[in-house]
Formats: sequence, C-alpha cells, structure tokens
Amino acid sequence: MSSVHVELGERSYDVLVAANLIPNLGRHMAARMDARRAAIITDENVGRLYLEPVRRALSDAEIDCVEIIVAPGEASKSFATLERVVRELLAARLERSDIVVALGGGVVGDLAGFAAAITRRGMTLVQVATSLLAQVDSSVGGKTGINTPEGKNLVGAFFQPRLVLADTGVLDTLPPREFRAGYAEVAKYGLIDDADFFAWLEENQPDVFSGKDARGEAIRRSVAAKARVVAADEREAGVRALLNLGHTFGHALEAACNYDASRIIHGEGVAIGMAMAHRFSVQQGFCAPEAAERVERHLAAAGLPTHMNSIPGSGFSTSELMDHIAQDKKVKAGRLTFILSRGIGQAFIAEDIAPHSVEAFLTDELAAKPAPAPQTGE
Ligand SMILES: NC(=O)c1ccc[n+]([C@@H]2O[C@H](COP(=O)([O-])OP(=O)(O)OC[C@H]3O[C@@H](n4cnc5c(N)ncnc54)[C@H](O)[C@@H]3O)[C@@H](O)[C@H]2O)c1
Ligand SMILES: O=C(O)C(=O)C[C@@H](O)[C@H](O)[C@H](O)COP(=O)(O)O
Ligand SMILES: [Zn+2]
Repeated sequence: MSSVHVELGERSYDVLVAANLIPNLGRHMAARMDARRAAIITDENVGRLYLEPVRRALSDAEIDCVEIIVAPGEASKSFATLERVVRELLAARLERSDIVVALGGGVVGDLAGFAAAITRRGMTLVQVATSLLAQVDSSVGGKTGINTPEGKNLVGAFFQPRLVLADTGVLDTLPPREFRAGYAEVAKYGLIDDADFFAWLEENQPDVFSGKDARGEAIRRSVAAKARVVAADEREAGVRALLNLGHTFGHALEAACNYDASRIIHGEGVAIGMAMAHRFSVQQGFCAPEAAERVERHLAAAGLPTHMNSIPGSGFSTSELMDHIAQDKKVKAGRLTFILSRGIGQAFIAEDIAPHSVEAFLTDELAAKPAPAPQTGE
C-alpha cells in the first residue's frame, strides 16, 4: 500500500492508494479518528456494488452506520439533493464528531463533502474514492460544493477530509467512458508542470487503461502532484489555480450543456478545455503549435474529445459561452483569468485576459469544421 501525506498542519491527512483497501476501511478510520457512528453517502450505481463491503468493513471496526443514497450524475450536485442529505444526517441524529463517508466518484465526494462541511458546522469527513477522477483529483484537497444554473461549483466550501482511500481494485467496474474522463485529470498534472510525467503517459497510456502496474503508478504520481499543490496553497490564493487548467472552457461547456451526461461529463469538458487552452496559448503567442498538437494527439489517443464541435448537439454561441466564463471563480475585479501554457509542463496563470481575444478565439473554434466524434463506448 502506498500512502501520500497531504501536509496542512492540523488539517493534514493521508491518501491511501492500493487494491483491496475497502475491507480495511474501518480499521484505517479507527486508527485516525474517534469512530463510533458514520453515515455512508453514495449513489445508486456505486451503492449497488460497494455499499455492502463498506458496511461490513465498518461493522468489523464496531462503527454503526446509516446510509444515504442519491441518484448518480451531476444533477445530484444541487441544492435539492444537498438539503435532502443534510436533513437525513440530522434525522439520523448524527453528531458533529460522527463521520460522513463519501463513497463514490467526484459527484458524491463534492456533495457529501459539502454536506459534512455545513452540517452541525462541520462533521468528520472520509473520502472513499471509486472513480479514477475521484482517486486522482476530487477526493484530495478539500474543494466541496454543488452546481447552480449560473454555473459549476459556484456554491461550496473548502473542507478537508480526515482520510482518503483510493481502492484501485474498484476501477475494474468503472464504465470505460468514465475511466477516460478521469484520465483527462491525470494528463493535466503532466501538462501543468511535469513534462517527464506527460512523456511517461505518452509511453504508458495503453497500460494505464488496461490496468497493468502503470495504472497504480499513474494514480500515485497524480495524487502526489495534487497533494503538493494543495499543501502549498490550500485555498487557491495563487498556485492552486493551475489545477484549473482546462476548466474555464470546460466548465462553461458543461453549464452550456446543462450538465447533461449524454453530451458531456466533467473529464471530457476538461479534455476539450485543455486542448482549447493550448490552442488559445498558441494564438496569443505564448506556445509553439507543436506543443498544442502534441496535447491533442495524446488526449485523442486516450479516446477523449478535444474540440467543442464534437460534443453531441453542439451549436453553442460565443455569447452564451462568454456568459458562463464571466461566472468563473477566478474572475477578479471583473477581469478574466485563464490557465495558459508556454509548452508541455509549462502552465501559467494569465491574469487580465482581454474578453475580446477570448471571444475571437471562441468564434474561430465554433466556425472550425466539426471534429470527428470522440469514442463513445459506455
Ligand atoms: N472537488 C474537486 O477537487 C474536484 C476535482 C475534479 C472534479 N470534481 C467534480 O467531480 C465530478 C465528476 O466526478 P466523476 O468523474 O467521478 O463522476 P461521478 O461521480 O458522476 O462518477 C461517474 C459515474 O461512475 C459511477 N461510478 C463511480 N465509481 C464507480 C465504480 N467503481 N464502479 C462502477 N461505477 C462507478 C458513478 O455512479 C457515476 O455514474 C464533477 O462534478 C466535478 O466537478 C471535483
Ligand atoms: O482542486 C482544485 O483546485 C481543482 O481545481 C481541481 C479541478 O479538477 C476540479 O474540477 C475543481 O472542482 C474545480 O474547481 P473550481 O474551483 O474551478 O470549481
Ligand atoms: Zn476537474
């Protein structure tokens, strides 16, 4: 088992990464916190597969538990589902020191994490990440929240978990499309500041997908990268914004698609957004075209989309995308901030990007001939 430490002073915690960790969940919890009662929050898909083993693991450690099950998908990151979850935590008389176990992908992690942050002004949170995306990104770092019609993750809190478990064995049941989407966030770490990792991914991507040792290594390196950035800048006052590479465009596309999973899911938005951020960097004179082409080639080889025109039913307008971009949380004094790139592994924070240059770029991209549809296998 490997363990990555997230160093945040009194809010420090470990991220455990290995196959077959779930049977020992209760023991790992009991070793780190006063664990008497817990609420397992999960979605219907993950619950069907892993609720029973998690329940057994908690019972082995003499932790009583209740369960709260939500519908799978982005729509559960809503005020309505949040209210339901919080009310169920209260109805079950869970106390502030009791534990919320977020069992699932990023949707469950963000929703349950936010419920834990606000219920009784902060319960204890354990993330049991079951999607690739959750294992390499969303379960680590304490961003929690929900979406609103105005945009993605616009209501939330920074609230760190006390323990994160990434049981890599559960990825065997993850649908391929979800695995590909999670891979976009893995590639992101290479593109931000680790050209060697990106080159390693170019070499090893087939093995990461087929579940060989390279998969575990990709997950560990990703978690270590995220832990380093979060430890340096917990509340995104500076360098943490780099983790948003691809997200300004990606979130706008998710919102413009009304979070409809038949059109786009988060990791696909990030893939398109990262490819766009590199093309925009070329247009702005920061980046060589060869680097942007290399990014597109790698994402496409992983079966990910790289152009918004390949989103089913695309037909976006520049103005609707600009409206969503204006809601981005990196906007400061009304000015747009983008994460751009000078080359592979050389992302940087570009403040005060002129809106007209973004508009012109979006208009060009929308006029481009539709890209081939991405791989859509379930
Ligand atoms: N908080 C953060 O730092 C952070 C980081 C990245 C993304 N996010 C958020 O995470 C969300 C996306 O997360 P996601 O990609 O995990 O999506 P998700 O939570 O919707 O999970 C993807 C799908 O896979 C299913 N699933 C999950 N694990 C499974 C398993 N082991 N076996 C079978 N099915 C499984 C789920 O039921 C769901 O249908 C977005 O809302 C995004 O905004 C947050
Ligand atoms: O942890 C971070 O910081 C990230 O930006 C990670 C992103 O992958 C993630 O999608 C995050 O939820 C986006 O944050 P937001 O602040 O742009 O909503
Ligand atoms: Zn993301």
